[in-house]
Amino acid sequence: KLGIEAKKEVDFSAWYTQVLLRAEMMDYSDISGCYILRPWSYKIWKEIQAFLGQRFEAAGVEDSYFPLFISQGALQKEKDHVEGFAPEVAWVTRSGSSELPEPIAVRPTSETIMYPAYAKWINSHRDLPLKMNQWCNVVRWEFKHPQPFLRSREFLWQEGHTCFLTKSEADQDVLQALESYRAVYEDLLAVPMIKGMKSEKERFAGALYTTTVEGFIPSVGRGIQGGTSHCLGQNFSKMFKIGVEGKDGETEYVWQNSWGFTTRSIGVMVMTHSDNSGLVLPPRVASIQVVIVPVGITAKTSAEDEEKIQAKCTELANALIAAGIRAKADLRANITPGWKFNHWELKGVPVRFEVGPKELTSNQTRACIRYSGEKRQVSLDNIGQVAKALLDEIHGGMFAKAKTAYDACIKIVEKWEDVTPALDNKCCVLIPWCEDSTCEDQIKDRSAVKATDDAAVDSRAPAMGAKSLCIPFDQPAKCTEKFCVQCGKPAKSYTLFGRSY
Ligand SMILES: O=C1CCCN[C@@H]1CCCn1cnc2ccccc2c1=O
Repeated sequence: KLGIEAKKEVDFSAWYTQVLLRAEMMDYSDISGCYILRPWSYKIWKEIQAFLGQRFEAAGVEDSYFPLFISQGALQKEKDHVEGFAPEVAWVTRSGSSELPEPIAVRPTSETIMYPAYAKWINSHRDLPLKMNQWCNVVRWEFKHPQPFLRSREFLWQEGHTCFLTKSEADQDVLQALESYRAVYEDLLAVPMIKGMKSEKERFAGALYTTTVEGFIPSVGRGIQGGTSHCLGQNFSKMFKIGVEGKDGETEYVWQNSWGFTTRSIGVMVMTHSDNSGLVLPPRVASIQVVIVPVGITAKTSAEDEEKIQAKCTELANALIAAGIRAKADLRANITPGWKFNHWELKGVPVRFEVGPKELTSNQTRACIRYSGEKRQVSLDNIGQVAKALLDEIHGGMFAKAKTAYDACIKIVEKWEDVTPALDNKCCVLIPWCEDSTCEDQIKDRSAVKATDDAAVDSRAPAMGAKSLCIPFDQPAKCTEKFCVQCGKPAKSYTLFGRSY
């Protein structure tokens, strides 16, 4: 397992898979689009689960587990939202050599499994609010080019499904879930996100409205959806008869939300922070936060000094572990410090401490910071607190670096002729927009013109058209006197458009 040969700025997709494979984040299985999550990435998912799980608990959301399988009848119940997705549904048709009486679907999402049970459990307003979540896998047999974490046929996620008596409670819950998703990205993964509303065309068909956190990958100039939180209105509760007795005997259908966050987030983190030396892990999700490497041991070093250096490394590791830091001393023999440096840089460990003969007396260590390459002399006094502060500083620095890059890619555009040049320059555009679906279709078509010298897009193929990414909650300015950049009708909002995953 060498370093990374592909260059992020030259062959992004080759670079991406090399980083994942050589940092031991994932491996292939014999099913196309299905990947093995190795411990180095599964640890990240566990940190995300702990972070979100703590917030769900605080919000009174209860974890549960529903079956993997859906009957044909149950799935067809909500046919109008499923029909667009039907080609992605995987079906079990036999067990052993005998055909099943009727095919059974593997869950692509769990509304049609959960909501018949909700209808049974919810009868009076005292049964509300009902807030449940499940951590599970789902299967969607996509035909688009699969990519580890970003688009796989099976992925892990959490799906929250909540029920309320009133719309205003549901509206608050939608935003509470969305804020948790923003927090995972920004406070755990150091990845900047923009919160907003999805357009009519991009919204989930079964929803009243869809809110989203949208990321952006400057290296390829494409947006990526980071997580969604839908207000379902009473669409599903009317379909599944989930209601409570009104005061004069009529049924009051509940107001529902559903919100989901997936292992795609790990792919977004890798694309955002990693570089040509390999993975770069945000400190808060790194399996190993500090690695300690003995250095300066040569043929001239006495056996006694070598032992002292190794003992110092172990002592340092233990002091860090005692302070709650995930630290490891790499004392493997017959491996040079240089090889260890490359290995832990490839694995993305945020901090390396070097301990050599000098450190035996200097009471210092040389800290090497992975994301920036900075080297810094650090006193060993109170090293636990010092290291914690350093890890927080690294998180802040990684976030700031990614935020600056994202902001630099957002171009406020008021004239159509500036749209495609911005897209071809690997940017997204924030444009005064009428919010009409027909206009969105035209923007997609008109912006799918030949890429100029955009290395990220195959020059033979036409460039991907721009989709609406979101209508940001934080608007750059008032839009009332503005006109839609594409069709000239009065603009309703500044909307983010871009090529996307
Ligand atoms: O996003 C979320 C968040 C988590 C709960 N589900 C909602 C909506 C899922 C939309 N969806 C997405 N792919 C599908 C694929 C096959 C069948 C149905 C569907 C489907 O309903």
